[in-house]
Amino acid sequence: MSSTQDCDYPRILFQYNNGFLVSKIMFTACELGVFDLLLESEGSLSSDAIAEHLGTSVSGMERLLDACVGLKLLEVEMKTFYRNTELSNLYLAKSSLKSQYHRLMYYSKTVYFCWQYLTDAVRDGKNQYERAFGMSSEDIFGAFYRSEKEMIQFMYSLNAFWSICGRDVIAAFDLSPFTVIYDLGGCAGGLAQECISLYPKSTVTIYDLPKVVQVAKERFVPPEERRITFHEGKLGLSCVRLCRLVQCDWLQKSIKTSLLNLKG
Ligand SMILES: C[S@@+](CC[C@H](N)C(=O)[O-])C[C@H]1O[C@@H](n2cnc3c(N)ncnc32)[C@H](O)[C@@H]1O
Repeated sequence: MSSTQDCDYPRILFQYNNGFLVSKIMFTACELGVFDLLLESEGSLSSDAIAEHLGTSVSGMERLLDACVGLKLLEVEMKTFYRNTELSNLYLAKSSLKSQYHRLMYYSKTVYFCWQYLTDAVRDGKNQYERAFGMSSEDIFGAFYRSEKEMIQFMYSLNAFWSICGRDVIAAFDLSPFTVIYDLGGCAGGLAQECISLYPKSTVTIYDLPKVVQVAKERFVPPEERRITFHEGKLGLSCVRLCRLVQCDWLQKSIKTSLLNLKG
């Protein structure tokens, strides 16, 4: 139940109301390269210098930087010189090993865009890829992979996530008795990498769509890493359902029905 204090001053409603502004400020600073520039400069820079380097207006950049200071993504000295916080150096600059840059860009370009259609999604009871991207709502990965650039971004974004959480997920189960592991829908191999790191005697075969496998080999898994191999193909719909590759987007009822159909 809400307290009288909440009703007199609805702080929580103001926070929810402005929540998307916070996300968009962070996405914009990432997209313009603010955190990368400040990491490279190894110190602080004035807003004028940042605007000049990044080719933006001075007034727009100054406002963006001050908003980032308010969000504790940057620090400011003498109201003029800006520098990254430890958090930004570690997670928002592109070159950091734990960088979440690609994940944030995926959220900014795809997820943020789709959520504009949440009202329609609730009305229709289905995803809105058709409205958002002109792609069939049945073909979720067609929407994610609508261009090679978007596909690569999606792959980087998954790996960014696993660079933080992968170890805990893999360690949550004792996989030591299994030395030959098959990762269905293994994508860029973020989990496979964590798996061979925790279980050095294991080998992992990543199964995924041919174009995903091709990019994973070219960009994500070094050829000298012999413990990770690939198998390209396209699973039929019933297999995809069984493997829960895409069921995160499905209704619970459809999942149960598809499993029962497969069982029967
Ligand atoms: C939600 S992503 C998960 C990726 C990976 N397991 C991870 O967590 O990093 C689902 C993966 O399934 C793959 N996929 C989707 N449909 C497929 C199909 N019909 N056959 C094979 N792979 C498919 C996608 O390319 C994508 O890599």
